[in-house]
Amino acid sequence: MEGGVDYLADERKKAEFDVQQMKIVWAGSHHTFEISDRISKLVANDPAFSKDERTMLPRKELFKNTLRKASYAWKRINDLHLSEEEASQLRFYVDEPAFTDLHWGMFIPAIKGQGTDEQQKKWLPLAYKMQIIGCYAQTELGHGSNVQGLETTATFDPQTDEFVIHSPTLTSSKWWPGGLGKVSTHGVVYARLITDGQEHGIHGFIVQLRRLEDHRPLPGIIIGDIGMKFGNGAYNTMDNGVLRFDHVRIPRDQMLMRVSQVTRDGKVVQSDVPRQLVYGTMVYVRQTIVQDASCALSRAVCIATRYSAVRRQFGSHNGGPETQVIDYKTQQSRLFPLLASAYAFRFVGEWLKWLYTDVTQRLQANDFSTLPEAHACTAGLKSLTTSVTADGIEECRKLCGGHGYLCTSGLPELFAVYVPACTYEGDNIVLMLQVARILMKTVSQLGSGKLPVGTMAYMGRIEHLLQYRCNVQKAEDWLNPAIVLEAFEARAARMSVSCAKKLSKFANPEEGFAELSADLVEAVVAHCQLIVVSKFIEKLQQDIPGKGVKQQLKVLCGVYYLFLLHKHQGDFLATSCVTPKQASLANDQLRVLYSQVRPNAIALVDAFNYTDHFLGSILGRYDGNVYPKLYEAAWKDPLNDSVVPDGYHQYIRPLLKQQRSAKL
Ligand SMILES: CCCCCCCCCCCCC/C=C/C(=O)SCCNC(=O)CCNC(=O)[C@H](O)C(C)(C)COP(=O)(O)OP(=O)(O)OC[C@H]1O[C@@H](n2cnc3c(N)ncnc32)[C@H](O)[C@@H]1OP(=O)(O)O
Ligand SMILES: Cc1cc2nc3c(=O)[nH]c(=O)nc-3n(C[C@H](O)[C@H](O)[C@H](O)COP(=O)(O)OP(=O)(O)OC[C@H]3O[C@@H](n4cnc5c(N)ncnc54)[C@H](O)[C@@H]3O)c2cc1C
Repeated sequence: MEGGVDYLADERKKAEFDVQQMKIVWAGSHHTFEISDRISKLVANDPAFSKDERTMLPRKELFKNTLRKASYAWKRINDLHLSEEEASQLRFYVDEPAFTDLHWGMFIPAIKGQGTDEQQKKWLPLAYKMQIIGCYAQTELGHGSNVQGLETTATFDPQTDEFVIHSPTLTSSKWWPGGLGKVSTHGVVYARLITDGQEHGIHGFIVQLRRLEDHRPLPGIIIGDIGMKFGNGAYNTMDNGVLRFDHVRIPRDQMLMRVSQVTRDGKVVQSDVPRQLVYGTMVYVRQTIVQDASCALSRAVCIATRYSAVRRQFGSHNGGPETQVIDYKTQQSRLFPLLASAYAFRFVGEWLKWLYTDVTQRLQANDFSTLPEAHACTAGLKSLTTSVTADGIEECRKLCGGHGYLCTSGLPELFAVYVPACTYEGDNIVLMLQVARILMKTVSQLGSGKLPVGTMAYMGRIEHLLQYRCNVQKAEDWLNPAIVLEAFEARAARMSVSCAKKLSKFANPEEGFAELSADLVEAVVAHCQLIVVSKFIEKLQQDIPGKGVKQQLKVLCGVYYLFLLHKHQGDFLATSCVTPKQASLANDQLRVLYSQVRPNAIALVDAFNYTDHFLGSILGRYDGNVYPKLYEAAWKDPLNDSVVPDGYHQYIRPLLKQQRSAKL
């Protein structure tokens, strides 16, 4: 806390668990807690990282300010000899989208994942020292989702041992890559490989874009920013770019050659790694996006929860204080499921990170068997968590009433920064349809003796799940994790089987898939919700120290799954997984759980350990001192620099004068 009165002190006293221990559970370990706590304070206490005026700056100033911060952050990282983990935490807590996100988050991983050992040895040291700055240039004006539809060409010229990179049409212009517009010196550019007049699909190429001496584009390259994006401040700190190539030549060894190689005489040789590894960087980033979802949602929930405890409306008795809005059951039924979702996404994100690490280790040992599982889980969970988070941030804004609409609440900018997560790294619907294909394939193979594995393993018990009857008889039965898991498994399995049955009636499976795609997406949602619920339940099976910590997590887990059950009652009833009576009992139990969350709500958001700097919200201040700070902030708006606004003499005065003379 920053000193002074703590207006939320009484709320904090109500907590029934050890908040410090919960902070460690949230962080993942003592080690990560220590790093994130130390680095977040380091950033918060450094005025060079202030965010106060970000939403008021014009684009050019905003962007220059981002460059300043990124360069200062890099200096701090080096001066303090920060480890890779600490450096990444520092960039996270600076909390300003910048070219560095793409450099560290996509350019380097693309070279690591798709480059040969030799290529990695050449390029990675330069990138690690930021002697070159890179972006990930895949999407084009005409195609984003359909990667196979990209038009940029990379034609091998055997005479010179080079590739010629070319943008044959307007729609082949690269469009969107972050960091490309004004900063990157290099890009991993995705293009159609052509050798000897033959096409060989999409591959990545390292292309230098700007001269290292004066930052001007290299010959044959047209490059710039694509323009303002949604919201004030927000993602406008990023230079998303446009790029065109006019027969730009690069040496042959700048094609990323882990998946396929082009020989000196122009032959394309496939390695024994699957072609899908060309998409590997996206799998990696989708996994990090699931973790980011819990950060963004927890941040919004922290703001809305603290403010809901400060804000009072109605209900005063005999001149006493009015009711805290957090005590309204409707407020709780909107807020607490989001709080529970933030925790749920944290744990599923932790698990997904483990899965990704495991897959990466297997890939290094040439075991590609778990790649489809990694693709399905990252695609599905990225879609589910980003959709819920984007909607959740907006719900938190509404939960804060009028003040939530002010930029000083932090929520409008958070929403604007966050909402493209539903689109980038794969449009959520497009990715869900990828998972749908895998689900349908799994169902179609059930009779073949091939047992489904990983998160699809429950399908292996299909006979049982199709006959399953839920045996909940009283509300508390819904606290039994085994009962809950079976109900979610049965719902997901039945929805998939129902789609598969309908699909089998189409003579042309592709036509059937297109026709049923909306139903398929619903089946995928059910499958992904099952994964999140099961990973939350698994987390509770671990040894979790600290007074009352596990109990609080049990309550939140219950809120998470019972809220889903309530919201998707239609699915559960239509698939006969629960009866109307059981659905009603679930809702009764949910209300009981809300009342158990209530005294712990403030402590549960304190456990995120966010500094006021990171939250960037007057409504979410740790000390709850909202009104004086809102009042103070209003006067800092540039519009209040003068009492009489610019434009008065030109526009207001003549108007008022005209009305006066009309009256006379
Ligand atoms: C305050 C908080 C702030 C938070 C801030 C967070 C910051 C985080 C940083 C984020 C920065 C954002 C930057 C954004 C970057 C980008 O957006 S980069 C561009 C991303 N583009 C996409 O994601 C494109 C999406 N499209 C695709 O991935 C593919 O085109 C497709 C939809 C998957 C289709 O591909 P296609 O080749 O046509 O294949 P199919 O025929 O459908 O499939 C063939 C087989 O391949 C399997 N498969 C597909 N993808 C993968 C994969 N990635 N990995 C493994 N396997 C894959 C697929 O299942 C098929 O398998 P089989 O059926 O067995 O053959
Ligand atoms: C902020 C931001 C940052 C980005 N950064 C990068 C970057 O660094 N590098 C990069 O290469 N790209 C980047 N992108 C591009 C991003 O990856 C693409 O925009 C994204 O993959 C979606 O593709 P699209 O724009 O082609 O959408 P479209 O596919 O055109 O989507 C339009 C609509 O069509 C629907 N649709 C499309 N295909 C299907 C289908 N088969 N079935 C049903 N519905 C369908 C979608 O659901 C959507 O509703 C960024 C985008 C944004 C917004």
